[in-house]
Amino acid sequence: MTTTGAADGPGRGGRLDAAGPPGSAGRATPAGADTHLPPEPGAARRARVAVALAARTAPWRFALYVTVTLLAGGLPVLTAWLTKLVLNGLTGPSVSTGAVVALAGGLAAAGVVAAMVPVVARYQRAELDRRVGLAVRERLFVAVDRIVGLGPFENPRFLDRLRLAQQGAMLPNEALDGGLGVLRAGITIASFLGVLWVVSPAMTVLTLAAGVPTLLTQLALARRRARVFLEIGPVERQEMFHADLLGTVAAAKEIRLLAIGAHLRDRMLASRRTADGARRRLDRREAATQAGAALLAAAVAGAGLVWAVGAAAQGRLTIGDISIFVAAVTGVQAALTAMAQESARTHHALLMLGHHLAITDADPDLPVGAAPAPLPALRHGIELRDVWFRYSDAHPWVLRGVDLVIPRGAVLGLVGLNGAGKSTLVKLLCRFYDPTRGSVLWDGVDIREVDPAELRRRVGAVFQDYMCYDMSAADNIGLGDLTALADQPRIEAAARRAGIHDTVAAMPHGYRTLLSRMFLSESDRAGPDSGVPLSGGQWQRLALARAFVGQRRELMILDEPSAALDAAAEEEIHRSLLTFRGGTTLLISHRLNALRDADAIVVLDGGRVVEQGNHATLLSAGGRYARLFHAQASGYQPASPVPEPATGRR
Ligand SMILES: Nc1ncnc2c1ncn2[C@@H]1O[C@H](COP(=O)(O)OP(=O)(O)OP(=O)(O)O)[C@@H](O)[C@H]1O
Repeated sequence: MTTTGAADGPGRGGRLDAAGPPGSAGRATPAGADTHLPPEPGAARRARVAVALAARTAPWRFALYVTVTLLAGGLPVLTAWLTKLVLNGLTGPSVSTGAVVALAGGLAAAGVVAAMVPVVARYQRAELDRRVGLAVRERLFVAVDRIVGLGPFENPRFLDRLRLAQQGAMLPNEALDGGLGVLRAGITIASFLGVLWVVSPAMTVLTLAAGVPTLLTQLALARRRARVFLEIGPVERQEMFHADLLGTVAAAKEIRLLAIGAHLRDRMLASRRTADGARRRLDRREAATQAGAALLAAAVAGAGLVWAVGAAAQGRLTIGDISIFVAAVTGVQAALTAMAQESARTHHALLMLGHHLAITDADPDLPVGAAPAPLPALRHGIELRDVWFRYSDAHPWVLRGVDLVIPRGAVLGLVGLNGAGKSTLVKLLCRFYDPTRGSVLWDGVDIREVDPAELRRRVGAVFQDYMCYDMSAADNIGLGDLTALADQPRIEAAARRAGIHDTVAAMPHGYRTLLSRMFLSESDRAGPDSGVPLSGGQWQRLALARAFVGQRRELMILDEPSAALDAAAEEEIHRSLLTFRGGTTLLISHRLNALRDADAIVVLDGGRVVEQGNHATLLSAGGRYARLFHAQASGYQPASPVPEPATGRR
């Protein structure tokens, strides 16, 4: 076991503190940087994606939906025209009864079609929603799964977008529906205007002139609505955050103990009030604008009606003309309003769809070559060579020129105070981030050149913040290697090694027991109380079992694997780790006693390797490790001799 680089003196590190590594001035770091988020795609691309998603996901249903919706645009005019013919037939001199009855039959048929169209359209839309919703979710989470590292997940802008994108599974259909609504209204307007032109060109112009301001104000309002929606998004997410806090079991203990429920509720309601206030101001503005537009439209319609009745009294218009005239004026006005509202909907949906596309179109967060280098079976060791790292240009350096080697087959202990950079080093070993400078080498191969998935198949890890899956015990272990999910002997072997087998076997459904009180598994239906929440230490053992179950793990990383374990369990786990079949282990622990049998111990301080050696040499060196060890050991010494119990006392 060797480590290198501890000779980097504080002098060198001190000189570089401010400037960073040599040659790094002005270098951008990938971690958490916004480079992963591309500029939002243009409206045309968003519209194309919306149409393509629906057309590709359910082509026939999409075609039927479009046809039925556009048909609905022509129906009001057809109905009005037939009504005019029937009325003229009844009041005019030269139309036969048979012809009038036939026209009435046509009118009735148009009525049936008009009644059926919304039903069919609604059904098709609902089915399209389901299918497109599924496709959109899949598309989004395939993109999320493609993210190689952790940077985007620690970037608030990315998280904001991800949340918005998740809420918008129906957005392509909303955009499509809005677009079709605009087309449908366009068809209605064009055909009514044609009809109106025949009756009165002057009225046609007037109706249109009165409708256009309505359209324009509605569009302006739509844009404003979309802007307000975006502005209040963060406030609404804060409200959701507080609402979630108030309802989760994890937070329930502290909220009750600290009596902060009312405080959090006030914060939640304050966010709600802020969002409501913005909406109220928007509603007021909309109401005022819409009232003005409605008054203008009513005035035009009223004037038109007066003119039409006068013209009919003079014999220039028939009763049928008046009926179609009235239908056309109100129809055009209604269609213009609908057009404005549908444009607003489309605009809003396309805007929100931009968040989805920003994620699905994003460049890789970490570069992965098209032809990755093969990852050889580990023969010599893993080396960090002059590794410098910071999470972004705005953050301080976390690792400052770390050189260390983890030889194959050795157990390397890593020690350091809080914030020394130990977990960050682990993230680099798993390639969740790339070093800002320097490299991580696997038998001399830079891990940036290999397939990250292959690297991660070879690395087992229990992180400080390991996961507790609300799944069965078997799933909690089997997720460590999907090939083990159905392999009970492997799962049990891993559980035994982590010292959790007896606990799991004694559970109501053994390994099938659901480790959650969040929902019921199939086997829990008969006894809804059988879901078993585990203790902290038991969860930690399960996490260890999950790391142990992988078959091809060549490097095992354990970041504080015994923090929640009792003393006996800790002893047992460490013995198990130290006999890890020919594997290579990086063991991080604040309990220095746990590391005394490691082949070597590296002390990290301020992002630098400041000491290395085995337990005995480090102790005799009397440096930082020795001071830490003695500080811990003194905690176990009695402060003063324990007095002998007095005899003869009751
Ligand atoms: N995602 C992040 N973005 C920015 N800074 C981070 C991030 N994660 C960690 N840090 C910072 O990096 C430094 C090192 O953190 P790290 O978790 O590596 O320390 P550690 O040695 O594992 O500490 P501990 O013993 O408390 O677990 C800390 O100052 C921390 O604030």
